Amino acid sequence: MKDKIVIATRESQLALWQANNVKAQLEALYPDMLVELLGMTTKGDQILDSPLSKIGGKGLFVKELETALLEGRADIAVHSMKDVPMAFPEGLGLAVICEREDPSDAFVSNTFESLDSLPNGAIVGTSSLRRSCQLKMQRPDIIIKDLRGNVNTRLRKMDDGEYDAIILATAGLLRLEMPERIRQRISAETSLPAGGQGAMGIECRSDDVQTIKLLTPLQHEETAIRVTAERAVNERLNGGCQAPIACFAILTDDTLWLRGLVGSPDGTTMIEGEIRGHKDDAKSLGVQLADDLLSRGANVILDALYQ
Ligand SMILES: NCc1[nH]cc(CCC(=O)O)c1CC(=O)O
Repeated sequence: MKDKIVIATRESQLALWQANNVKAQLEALYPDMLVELLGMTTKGDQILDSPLSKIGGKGLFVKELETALLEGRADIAVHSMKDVPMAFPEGLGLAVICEREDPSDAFVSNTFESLDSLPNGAIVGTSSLRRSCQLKMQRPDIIIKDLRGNVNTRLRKMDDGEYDAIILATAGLLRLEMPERIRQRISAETSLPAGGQGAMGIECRSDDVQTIKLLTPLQHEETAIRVTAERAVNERLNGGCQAPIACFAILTDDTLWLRGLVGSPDGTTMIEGEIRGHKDDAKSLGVQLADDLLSRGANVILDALYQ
């Protein structure tokens, strides 16, 4: 058995929390194994000039974390499933999906209790098209103002008075131990979450059977089924958390209930759909729902965005 696992991680507070959470789970499972973090301040994508990454003679764009995995400087990387693209670089893959935290969006404000109590023309911060199109659908009077940066940066900008309220993922605020920031957990009916929101996934080298085996107990079957269906929607729609796409699955016994929507960024059009089926068909349910949305007009909205 391996005697050490190195976790490559970005150095934002949320990324570090997630890496440390996986570290603690592995240490509890394998008391004799060393688990280390390898922190890196990612400066975006880079071209990896290694034989491993050569596809058709071209260098492959990979994240710095993935370069560390491919070069063997690290064994695993922990991700928010919401941010994980469908395709992985050659040689890497998703090993497990861990138990989901609350997937909802959170209403955060220093002044107001809830979305409903926002006054006319209130300024709400989010850079997510998914969040803004759903908010605008309910409250066309609200002014959406772009808000970027990690969770702490976004909170600081609100505290500085630039926004009446902001929308963040509940899971992130809970992980950063700031539950008091959550004024309202917004229902899925009001703001359908992004595919994978609230779940963590672990990436490693596809041929690293030892590590994959060690990670297996961290897999949470219910979460994995739900997130598989959600990701199939995103894959079919060719979008992720950057697009005005929401998809959210709930599993009851063996039945998966998958809801999805595509909204126009201006909040005037929303194509919504849902599907129910057996959990073993998670992926095909996601594809079917996406096709249904596309056939009813999502294609027009997305084509305008992707062009
Ligand atoms: N896109 C940023 C991001 N990626 C994952 C989370 C939160 C945690 C999660 O969804 O697992 C966040 C912050 C946010 O949306 O407020």
